[in-house]
Amino acid sequence: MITTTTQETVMIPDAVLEIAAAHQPDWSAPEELAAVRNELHGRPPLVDAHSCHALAGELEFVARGEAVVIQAGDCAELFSDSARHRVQAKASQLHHLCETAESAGVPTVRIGRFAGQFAKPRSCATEVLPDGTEIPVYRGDAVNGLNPTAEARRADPARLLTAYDLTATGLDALFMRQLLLSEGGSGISSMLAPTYISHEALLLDFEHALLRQDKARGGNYASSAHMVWIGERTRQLDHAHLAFAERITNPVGVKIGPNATPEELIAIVDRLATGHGRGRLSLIVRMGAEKIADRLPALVTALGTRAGQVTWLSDPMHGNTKKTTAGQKTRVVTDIEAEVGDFCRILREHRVHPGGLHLEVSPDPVTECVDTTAELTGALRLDRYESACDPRLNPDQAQRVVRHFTKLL
Ligand SMILES: O=C[C@H](O)[C@H](O)COP(=O)(O)O
Ligand SMILES: C=C(OP(=O)(O)O)C(=O)O
Ligand SMILES: [Mn+2]
Repeated sequence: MITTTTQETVMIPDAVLEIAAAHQPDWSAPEELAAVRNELHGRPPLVDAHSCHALAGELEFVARGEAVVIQAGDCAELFSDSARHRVQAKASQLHHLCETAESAGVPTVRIGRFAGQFAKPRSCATEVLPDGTEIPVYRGDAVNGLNPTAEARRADPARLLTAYDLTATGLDALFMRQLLLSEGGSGISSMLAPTYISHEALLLDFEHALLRQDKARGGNYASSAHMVWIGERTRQLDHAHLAFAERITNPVGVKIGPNATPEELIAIVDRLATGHGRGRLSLIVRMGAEKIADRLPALVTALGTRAGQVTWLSDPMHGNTKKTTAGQKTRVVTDIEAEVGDFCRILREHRVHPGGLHLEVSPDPVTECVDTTAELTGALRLDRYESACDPRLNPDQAQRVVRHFTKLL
């Protein structure tokens, strides 16, 4: 048990860290990790509980069918891409995506997948270099470095402190952006809508060290972001990530892949949504264009009236990853649109509101995703490929997906 150092901090229930947790780094420096956890534990909260509840309040409108969420940003943020001006560029892109939806008359809730999206679950623990050397895989800048060397790939607990510092920088950047826009007196209320931040709550050492007391509601909240989500690879019912989500008062998301069972989904909704407001839980469906029509209807039916207690978001990225013949990961915009289309249709058929999009996007004109399947043939090389993990939509492609979604509402 870690001792408390300020009035704001809480005792960390070590028992939760002792439940099985998937995709945790092998920090291999326990004393260093303990010191970092202590240091984080004594730092101020990154976000306050009040703004987390404000987001939950906005998400209630979404659950009621009166607004939509646009949650968008990097797959894996790099520390080197997290300076103030870069966070502002990411926020501006999100703003433009929301404007597109709002110009169609749909109020939006804007949630960045940035200012803290620094950790990744991976398919394989190691990667083999062209010379045959096997090194640990990149797990996000909060864990190790992207550079393909054994030294860079060592899981370094000190990176958790940098993740904290850069999240604080990102929040300052968002605050400054808001201030400048309000002083500019644009008079356009949508310009002044708050930008909330979110990330996958993957690294339990980090998230636990940043638990803080929620004085308004009692219990604890995650002070690392306004909203956190639990990934498809860490949402096992008997594992630590869901137990963590259960004990925080923030809005939370859970990714729902094609193999989720009705029993799992019912348990997730019962554990995370029951007893909370309707804005508490977002189910982020990421089944892939080929599987969604086959898998989603049974899940919505099984939930019955519980389906209306939650917010439903479509992540049309993670079920649609393909590889080019040259071995680059990519996604096809028409697949993404097809999944969004089926998502909206299926939910509507069940009288449930399609509550929004969860997208991986870049504010730069990258060429990581392609527009059509036809482009995948031959020796295609995606030349502007800057993502540290998954392929992101460039600004034009992202706009196209949002327009497609809003037309279906
Ligand atoms: O972003 C999601 C996952 O971390 C990512 O898709 C895993 O990628 P990988 O299959 O290359 O490990
Ligand atoms: C890891 C991710 O996705 P999923 O959990 O849906 O695979 C992600 O959102 O980057
Ligand atoms: Mn991703």
